[in-house]
Amino acid sequence: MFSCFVPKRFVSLGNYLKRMGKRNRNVNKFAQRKRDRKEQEKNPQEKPADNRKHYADIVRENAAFEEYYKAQKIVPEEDWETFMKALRSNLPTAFRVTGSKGEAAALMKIVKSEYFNDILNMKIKVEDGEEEQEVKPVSLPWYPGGLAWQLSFSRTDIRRNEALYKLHNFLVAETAAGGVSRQEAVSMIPPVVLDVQPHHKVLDMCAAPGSKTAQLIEFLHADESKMPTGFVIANDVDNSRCYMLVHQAKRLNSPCILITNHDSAVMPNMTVTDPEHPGATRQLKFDRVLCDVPCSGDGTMRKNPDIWTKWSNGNGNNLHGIQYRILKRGLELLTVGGRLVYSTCSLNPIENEAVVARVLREAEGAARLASAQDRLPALCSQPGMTHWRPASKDMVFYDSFDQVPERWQTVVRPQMFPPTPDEIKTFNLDRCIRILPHAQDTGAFFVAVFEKTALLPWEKDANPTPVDQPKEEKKEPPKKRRRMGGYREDPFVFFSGEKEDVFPNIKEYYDLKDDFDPTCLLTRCFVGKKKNIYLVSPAVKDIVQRNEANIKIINTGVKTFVRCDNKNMTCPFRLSQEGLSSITHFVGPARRLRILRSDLVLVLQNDDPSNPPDVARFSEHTQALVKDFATGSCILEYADESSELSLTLVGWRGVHSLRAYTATPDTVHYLRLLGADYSKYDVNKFKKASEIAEGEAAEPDAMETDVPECSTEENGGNKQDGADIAQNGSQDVKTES
Ligand SMILES: C[S@@+](CC[C@H](N)C(=O)[O-])C[C@H]1O[C@@H](n2cnc3c(N)ncnc32)[C@H](O)[C@@H]1O
Repeated sequence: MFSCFVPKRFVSLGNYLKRMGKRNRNVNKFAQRKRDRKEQEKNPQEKPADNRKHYADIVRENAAFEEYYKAQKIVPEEDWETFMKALRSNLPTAFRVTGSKGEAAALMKIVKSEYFNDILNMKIKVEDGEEEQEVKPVSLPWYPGGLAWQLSFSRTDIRRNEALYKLHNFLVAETAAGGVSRQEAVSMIPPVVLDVQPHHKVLDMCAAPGSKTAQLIEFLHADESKMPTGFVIANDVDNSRCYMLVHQAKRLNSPCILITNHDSAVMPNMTVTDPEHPGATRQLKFDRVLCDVPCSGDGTMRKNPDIWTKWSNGNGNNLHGIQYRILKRGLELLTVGGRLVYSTCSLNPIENEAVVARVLREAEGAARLASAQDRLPALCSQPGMTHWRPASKDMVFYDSFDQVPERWQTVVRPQMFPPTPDEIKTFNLDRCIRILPHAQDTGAFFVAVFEKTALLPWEKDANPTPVDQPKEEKKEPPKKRRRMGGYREDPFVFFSGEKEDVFPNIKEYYDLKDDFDPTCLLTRCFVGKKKNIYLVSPAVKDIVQRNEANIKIINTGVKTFVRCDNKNMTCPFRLSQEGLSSITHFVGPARRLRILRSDLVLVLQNDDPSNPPDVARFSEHTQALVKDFATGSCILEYADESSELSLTLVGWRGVHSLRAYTATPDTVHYLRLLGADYSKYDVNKFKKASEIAEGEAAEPDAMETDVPECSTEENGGNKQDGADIAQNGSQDVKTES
């Protein structure tokens, strides 16, 4: 029974069910299409109405779903209607504020004062309701640092309400700049309970699209003063979804992430250098493993209403096997003393407790459940179940395997049945948690936390104490990469050391400290001019070099230097904003400029690449700094004495000018943090649309404009490098050289 607060809207929506059914049945498709066309004309930037119409048309009912979960007693009987009402309503929007501590604190302050204050007493009409509702931002009490928030509106509500256009612009721009991550509230739970520390070796077995990977990386980088010694391997079986992880990794700028493409149920072993015996290797075991497994997803019905039309209990039965194999492999790869989180966005005990119980049974005490609730103060959840009833697709329920007819015995498996009374005592399934949608107005979710206390019964010690192991010479990376099942990625070619052709010049120009290890730099080609130079942490380098032949590595490394053959710069490489936070600690004073707030605002507000601000327009302080400062790429620094906010940007000292090398979303992000005017980027698309309708000429929407590519010789001529160059960065040197 819930002791938690149940949002009023679920209890008071008396005729909701009837209304939904009626509305959906009676919808006049021609009239609807006409309405959508009109709407589209009014809001040309909105996606075509097809999706919305499609979702609105879905009748959020499924009799089999109700029958199945009533039989499982997933919700106390008296809460059933409230549970169903919540499931039928759209999912509220949730987001986290991310980034460095100082930036996150500053952004949080701005969110509260500029956005939440505005909407606190606002009431708007939501898509699936008739009455107006309050917006009410709520801080998720269990999320560390108070950085996660939930609003009572769905994404669509926010996108379609003019009153919320500033908030919508904020979410879009800050998501692109990495200041905010939009993520379903319950999906934020697994990384929190996994308890990742900067020294941990972490494996995310089913990682795409990567919202939890992003959190893992954030926790890994909790100590901003140094590069973490740990790392995250983010894996997914789906090759195309791996590129979503590449995109996610790019936003996070971490040199400690490696993206791989394997079936995690048979994830290959990897070797690493043995830190205690540097000549030797050992099998890589992880301190933390996340198994956010593929599932039927019925916990996401509020966000993905089409699940209502497709749901069948057969899906859960079919997924149980792969979920079990992934969890089992995860436990094998976990070090003794390590922690593993198993999670699904499904309500079904066959995909949840039955998988957990099956593995506990086989582990014979070598793995145990820890409380998933302990680290989640004020999160309202149900304890894991100890009893459930497997069912075949024809909705016949069974209490024991001997009741299952032969034709269903390959689908309803003996291991899917609930634990025996003796097992119930030792398994502690009540330490798992199930989050139900009506408890805190979220999606539904399941989480189990495992601790490995000994080797698994079938596991041999992968790393026995070495007895005079022969010294192994470090292997050269293979010249040509082996192809695995159609897998083809550019090679990872590491710098050989201080003498690597381009390095002495880079080291001298950027005044790099001696403790910078050039062998952590790499390119993605064997021959030809080096274009982009990437940086990885020493631990990631070791994994790539030792396992490249056996592991499908999709991506690693953060872009740190970019070729820029400019006659005003004595080094052919400029800095890249992506790699700046990793390299900045090593760059000496010769390429750093600590400028004043007003000067930083001046460079950021300049959106004419052919006319960067002349040095004469800067403060005397900055003019004195740049007087004898060599032209070319540099770091612009700013620190606010009164807060923890410090900003580090890639800049360019031109012959007569100074400018920043930032993409538009980053520019908006920094201007916002500096409290400066960014109104030209904060377009009210509703107003603009009506101006267009009235025939007025409208400027392009700065917020949505693609970042221009860097194509001039002066800027390095790297087409593929457009992402970190924008209005502030493009053609400065052209006008000056
Ligand atoms: C629930 S989603 C993961 C969501 C992700 N953890 C996040 O937070 O963004 C499940 C993922 O598992 C992947 N997957 C399915 N079967 C897999 C397998 N055998 N091995 C690895 N990944 C698998 C799917 O491609 C899908 O991306």
